[in-house]
Amino acid sequence: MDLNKYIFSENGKLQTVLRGRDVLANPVLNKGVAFNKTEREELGLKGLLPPAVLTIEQQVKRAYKQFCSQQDDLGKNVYLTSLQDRNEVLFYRVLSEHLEEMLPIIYTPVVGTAIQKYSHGYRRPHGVYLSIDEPDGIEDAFQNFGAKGENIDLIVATDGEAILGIGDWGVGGINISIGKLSVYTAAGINPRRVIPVILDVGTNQERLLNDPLYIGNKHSRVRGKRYDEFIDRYVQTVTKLYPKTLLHWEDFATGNARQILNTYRKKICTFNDDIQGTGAVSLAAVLAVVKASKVPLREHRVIVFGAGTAGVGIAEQVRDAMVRDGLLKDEANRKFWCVDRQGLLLDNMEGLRDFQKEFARPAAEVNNWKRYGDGIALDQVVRQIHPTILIGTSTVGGAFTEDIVKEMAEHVERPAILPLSNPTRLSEANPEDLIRWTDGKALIATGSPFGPVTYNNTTYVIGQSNNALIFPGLGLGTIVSQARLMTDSMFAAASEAVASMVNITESGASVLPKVEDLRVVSAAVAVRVVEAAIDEGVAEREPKDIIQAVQDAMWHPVYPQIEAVTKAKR
Ligand SMILES: NC(=O)c1ccc[n+]([C@@H]2O[C@H](COP(=O)([O-])OP(=O)(O)OC[C@H]3O[C@@H](n4cnc5c(N)ncnc54)[C@H](O)[C@@H]3O)[C@@H](O)[C@H]2O)c1
Ligand SMILES: O=C(O)C[C@H](O)C(=O)O
Ligand SMILES: [Mg+2]
Repeated sequence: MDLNKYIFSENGKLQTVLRGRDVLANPVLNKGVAFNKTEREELGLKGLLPPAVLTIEQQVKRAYKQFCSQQDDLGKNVYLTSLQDRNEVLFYRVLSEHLEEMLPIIYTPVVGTAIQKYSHGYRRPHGVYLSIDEPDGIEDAFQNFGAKGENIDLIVATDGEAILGIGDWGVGGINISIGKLSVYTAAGINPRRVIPVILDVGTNQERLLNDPLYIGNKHSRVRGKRYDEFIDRYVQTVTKLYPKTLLHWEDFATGNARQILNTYRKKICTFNDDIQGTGAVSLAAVLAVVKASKVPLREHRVIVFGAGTAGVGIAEQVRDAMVRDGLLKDEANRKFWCVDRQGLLLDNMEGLRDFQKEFARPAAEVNNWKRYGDGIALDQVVRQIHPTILIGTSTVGGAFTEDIVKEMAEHVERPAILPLSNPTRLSEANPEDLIRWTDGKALIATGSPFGPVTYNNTTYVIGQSNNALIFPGLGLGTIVSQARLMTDSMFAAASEAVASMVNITESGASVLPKVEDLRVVSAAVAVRVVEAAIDEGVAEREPKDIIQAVQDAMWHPVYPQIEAVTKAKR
């Protein structure tokens, strides 16, 4: 995509100096057989397209049929990716009209499979590939991408080390940056104003290093000073080239995720989706649980199983909400029990990570608890504390067993169970089992999408507690307010906005809005985020009519009129 070759004119038309096959080869300009007679004439397309002119609605029908005729989910992913690379507007139109069905294909869970097969399935590049072996090439790479400074609002970057729960996939990680950006656009972010990035620092996966077809850097992951310098070089370059851009970090391994966030969160407009986006969507689910269970937030007892990036990110935001609900920070910390590989985290354990420490329980408190090995396992913690909320961010599929769930359900009216690990096979439990084991009492939200469950004549809609419900609205609100920083209160506002869109009174209702309502949810989130940014004094732009400003900023998948010009005016 070369943005120097076409520009938006003030009245929303696209103008281009390209002609003929170059137009058809450009996914931003290409409308395929929807180019009308005049455009075909002016853009030099005569004879390059079959004669009939179809409407976008007809193209959507055809594309959907082609999508359905694919053999399997990966085939569907490949089909949609090719469509995205061929005709961007059509791709987003098809996606927006079939969001429930297609989101799991371009995003979680199927994006995970596409990432694993990236080098073998590779067809064409998409985004910006930065190599740690060429740190001097970062600026050139963005220059070659061709976007002008004021034209970029958002960059999603990953180093591919902790993709979903499937680990290190090196250069294939670019597909999570692309997938997240597709979700942003399905929600209303302009796809021409974003860049997906892979920071290729190597991989520690032997399978990739020994694969002759692997197309990433073929060496182990670079760590330490060189890694930090590379990240800093990236940040310095993008903030210089695109001074107003929001930097989104995705799927970094725990240590790097935290360190990067701590280094930059107070300096630039940035956030870590796995820590903060996940925390915010989970808090939204928890706020709905509070309503449904009628147990005040500060009285909940929360187990976090898997105290890594996402798990502790969730604990932090739910804890902060408890503080807003009247508890002191220390009191609120005591409402959490974090269980990791070594069992329940205790304050006398060696090797706790800095961010885990405030949630570690006093060792004295568990002196009389049964231990079956060195540590205190999840089932024992459940037995001892009678949790009201059980969150899974462990990547251990099936970890919430029948025994554990039944034990939990015995002591609380509405056990809230959130198996959040992705993709689907890593979910700590299956909603159908949870409903059966708890006789329909469980309040459930999962990380990957699950269909509704019918049990005893009630249909239970399973909410998807995935940061996808949060980051697009957060991004939109941040862009609309041109926030200098992303503050904690912007995330809290986002959670409250999502929670306010849930009607939990009906039996079987989901604790989160439906993913098909992504656009509506994101607009509502964006409005609250703009308000929070203004209240915090970080907004560079303070629109009078925030609702309208958000609407005006939202992109729609409709073909723009394209004008052939001889020279781009700028
Ligand atoms: N639903 C969402 O929006 C969302 C968001 C972020 C992450 N996630 C999912 O959460 C999972 C974790 O992601 P992360 O980025 O936090 O990874 P992470 O590696 O930072 O955290 C996982 C934690 O689980 C622990 N763990 C592993 N095996 C365990 C075991 N047997 N018992 C107890 N603890 C164990 C690890 O030691 C680690 O601390 C992934 O599957 C990811 O897809 C979901
Ligand atoms: O990507 C997702 O589906 C959510 C989350 O960011 C994850 O890493 O699992
Ligand atoms: Mg992630």
